[in-house]
Amino acid sequence: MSMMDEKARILELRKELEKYSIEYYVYDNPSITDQEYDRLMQELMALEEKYPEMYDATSPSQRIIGSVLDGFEKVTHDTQMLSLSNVFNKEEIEEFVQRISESVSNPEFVVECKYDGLAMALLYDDGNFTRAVTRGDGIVGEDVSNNVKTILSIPMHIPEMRHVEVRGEVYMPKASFEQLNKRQEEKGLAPFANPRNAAAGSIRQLDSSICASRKLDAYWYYFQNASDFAVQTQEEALQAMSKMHFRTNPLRKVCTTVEQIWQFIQEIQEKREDLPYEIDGMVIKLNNLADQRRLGSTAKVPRYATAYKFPAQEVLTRLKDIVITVGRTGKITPNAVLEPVRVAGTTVSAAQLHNEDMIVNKDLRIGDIVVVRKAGEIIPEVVTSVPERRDGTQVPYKFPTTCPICGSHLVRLPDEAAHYCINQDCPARVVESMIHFASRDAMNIDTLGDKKIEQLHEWGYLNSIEDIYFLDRYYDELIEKPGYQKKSVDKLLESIEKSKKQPLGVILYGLGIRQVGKKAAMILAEQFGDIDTLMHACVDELVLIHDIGLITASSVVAFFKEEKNLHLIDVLKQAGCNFKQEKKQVVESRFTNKTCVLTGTLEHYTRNEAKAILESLGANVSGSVSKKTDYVIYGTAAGSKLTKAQSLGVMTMSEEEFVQEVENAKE
Ligand SMILES: NC(=O)c1ccc[n+]([C@@H]2O[C@H](COP(=O)([O-])OP(=O)(O)OC[C@H]3O[C@@H](n4cnc5c(N)ncnc54)[C@H](O)[C@@H]3O)[C@@H](O)[C@H]2O)c1
Ligand SMILES: [Zn+2]
Repeated sequence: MSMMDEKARILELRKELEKYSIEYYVYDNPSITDQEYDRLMQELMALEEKYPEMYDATSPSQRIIGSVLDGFEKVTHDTQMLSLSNVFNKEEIEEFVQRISESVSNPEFVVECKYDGLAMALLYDDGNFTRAVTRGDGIVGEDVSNNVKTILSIPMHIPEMRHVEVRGEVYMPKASFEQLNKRQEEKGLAPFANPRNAAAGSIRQLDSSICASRKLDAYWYYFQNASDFAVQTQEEALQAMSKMHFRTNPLRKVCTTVEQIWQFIQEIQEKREDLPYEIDGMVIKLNNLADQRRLGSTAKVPRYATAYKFPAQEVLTRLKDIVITVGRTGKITPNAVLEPVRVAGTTVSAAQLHNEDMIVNKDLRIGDIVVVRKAGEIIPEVVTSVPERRDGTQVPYKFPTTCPICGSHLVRLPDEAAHYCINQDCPARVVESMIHFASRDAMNIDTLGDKKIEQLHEWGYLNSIEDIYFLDRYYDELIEKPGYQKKSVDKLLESIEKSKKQPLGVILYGLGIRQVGKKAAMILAEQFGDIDTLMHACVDELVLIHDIGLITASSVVAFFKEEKNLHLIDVLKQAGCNFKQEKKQVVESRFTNKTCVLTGTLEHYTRNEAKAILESLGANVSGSVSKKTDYVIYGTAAGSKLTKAQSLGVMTMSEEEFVQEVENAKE
């Protein structure tokens, strides 16, 4: 953004935030979430800091926006009722503590819950309740005494004759909120968006019997005229208020270090769901009241306290676009491009959408406001669209019918949700397969990263895996290329050369045979020892191997049937790739090179374990009994296989005997 654009943005943000504030405070009917509001406010504050000449005392960042409605008497507060600055992570808490430490030595803090309700001041004289006043715009509030009196935990008489003003939060307990919305529903009325708005709406009822029916409650956290009493800290103030019968929350802690503060925040955050009231964060306050007064406040917020806002688990943001990527197998993945947003502590700007069905089921349209959350706290996920937030410009997404890279028609197999580009020469697939081949888990050619492969492909040097091993032919050209020099090309070729030594299991994985992951590749390599033997194995032979299933076996066989793959292996061999691996050492035993059949129900091992053990002892495990069978090992309820073995004169062995043999072989 240019300077002019940024300045224009400041004006735009001020207007927007003002509008949202009125919806929120005056009408208790927000049209955006608090997170969205906070995000816009952060943006405004950052821009205002950059352009101090744009200062405006009426900016939403500088003033408390509240409401003073007709129908209630207006009351000017003795001292202004402030808002709080916000922090969103541990680093910002550290900065806050650091700033305080610059003017206060060894500061102590009280960490309290931040209730999601509305701020209220209570006034008492001669031991009697006199009035309750909302925060309003911080300077002038509304006298809502009649409604506040319906909150039963608020004392009408206190054991203190002097003038007392306490401040705190009126909120709607979760249980009251649920009851209220149930009643709304029964009456066919719209439900309240959240307890905060419901509480604020209740306090503003002109008929106090309505407020009474809403069952509000309150916590008191600020002793306004504490200096009239011998109270020196926030913690003492809370205790003094409690003695005067004001409801204070015992869920608080005096802390001296950032670590302690952070740990307490984590502790409460874990309990948050189970608390009977909503909290949207924690408030960190300097404990010493004299120090508080010394630090003072800005027009809007105190300098001695700040509010840590919990990271949202689910947030709203805009779906800017859907882009398609093509994987190594040709699989098409749609990806959401999101307006960057903070979710559970990190900024998210993209999420996988997996396939067409997902887009259709969630009714995602480009331009939509969508709900984003982090699945398992890690992977960002688009939960759903918010159709109410559409403005008519969003149209249903049309899944492409052709590959965005090579243009060939996409195929969707009957039982699969994914689309595939089945063009084996699709540049996207070729590049992805080279990236996989060179990756750390495969051939580990560390100087040949994703970006480099893409670039070398663009320049025409890499069009297939085999090209990697012939890059040296272009040495003279490469050292002249931008970003390359003699030294880096030497290094690149060196690590390519080194990769040739990788054992069979690694290169097998690198070749990207479908269904063959790292583990399966290693098992196959250990079993066969070299690629030629593996290449000639049939499905029946492969499924005998422990941990190799029918799907993997079929995929391996299919891979080695393709002319193109055989050619690739041939060229790689000529280039000097290893393709060998030491076979897994088998323990010599009476089963070595013998064919064994397992039958019946085993008790000591599972069938798979027994099979693996036999294999490790050098046996071939077969599924059927014939004259060639050497041993039939039987458990309980063995049937036809055992009878057949007996009739063929094949050696049989009970499970117990087998266990004994295994023990012997181990020694
Ligand atoms: N969704 C919207 O359209 C919209 C619009 C305007 C404001 N908002 C929300 O309201 C916030 C601004 O409201 P705000 O000015 O009341 O500030 P705030 O809610 O961020 O923090 C200040 C308030 O916290 C309350 N609080 C709760 N527990 C407290 C405790 N233990 N100690 C001290 N204070 C405590 C007090 O009422 C205090 O006034 C925004 O950050 C946003 O989340 C949303
Ligand atoms: Zn393609």
